[in-house]
Amino acid sequence: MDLEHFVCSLPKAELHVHIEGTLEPEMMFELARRNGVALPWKSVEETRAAYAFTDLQSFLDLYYAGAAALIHERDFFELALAYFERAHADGVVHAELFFDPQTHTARGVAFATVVDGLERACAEAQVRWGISSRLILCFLRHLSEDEGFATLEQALPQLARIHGVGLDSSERGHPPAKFARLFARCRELGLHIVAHAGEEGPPAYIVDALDVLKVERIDHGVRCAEDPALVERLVREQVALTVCPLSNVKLCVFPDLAQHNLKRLLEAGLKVTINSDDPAYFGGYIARNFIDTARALGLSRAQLKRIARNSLEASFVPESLRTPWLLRLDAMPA
Ligand SMILES: Nc1ncnc2[nH]cnc12
Ligand SMILES: [Zn+2]
Repeated sequence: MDLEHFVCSLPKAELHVHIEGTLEPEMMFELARRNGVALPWKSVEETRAAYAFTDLQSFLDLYYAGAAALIHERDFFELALAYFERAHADGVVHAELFFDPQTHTARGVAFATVVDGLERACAEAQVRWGISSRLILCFLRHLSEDEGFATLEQALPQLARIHGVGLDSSERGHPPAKFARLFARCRELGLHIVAHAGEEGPPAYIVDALDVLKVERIDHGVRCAEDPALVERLVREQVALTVCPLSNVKLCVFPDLAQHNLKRLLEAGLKVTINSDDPAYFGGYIARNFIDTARALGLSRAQLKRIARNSLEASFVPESLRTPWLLRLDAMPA
């Protein structure tokens, strides 16, 4: 079996994908036309040409501009359904989707409109492709904690449809501790907790995410390697890292895939997973991340199976749902 077929056959969970980051330029232009929204680019080609990032912020500026095309429930539905179709082709059996409500409510889109569209796509994906999914509300860390509380207030009537909360956007200068009270409240509400940490920010932000926010997984986390005591702790506690290799190269966290530390982290015993982050902007969905990383770092098939297993084990689904996927995975050749 060739590598591409092997990777797509691995049952896997995607645990780090921003649904707004799956907005392909073609759909962006179609939605902008339909909704009468002006975009900063003249064409699909010009948009793709603008995707030359120097760091996280240079990407976020474009990502928030593109998200302005999303207005109606149907837009969020079509966006997520297109993602699920691609994810299914890549062997994803379960996806935990991040969404950024503050990006939309700031433009006058109702919180419920976003969740209605995403949830309808989740239900449709279960029927069409048997994919299970969960929604994770991400707070934008460049905004204040009070703005986060206002968003949580809007989320309260929808809470049965939201499985967890995360923290994303500009990392440097916005440490997890800035959101200590907000995440304490989310924990009281019974929500699962994750946070981006150690993507561009220092290892101390990963420690804070664990100790202050009490996260169950770390999104990215690759800069943990700079702190041996932290690496030891992450191994001991088996905290999953949702690593996004193509994203890390596009945002200049690593100069190229061959220099990515994923294999070293995996071989040190960390619970590493592979994910796509913002695939429409970074040049590939989850299978492309697996394949390109495997080739660049020389990952064995047993290691790729381990990574897929980690993703299923680190997902927020009950054991009973996970078992059939794990059995299918075990039956794959190594
Ligand atoms: N890679 C990333 N880091 C932080 N915030 C994001 N929002 C979307 N993608 C992100
Ligand atoms: Zn991310």
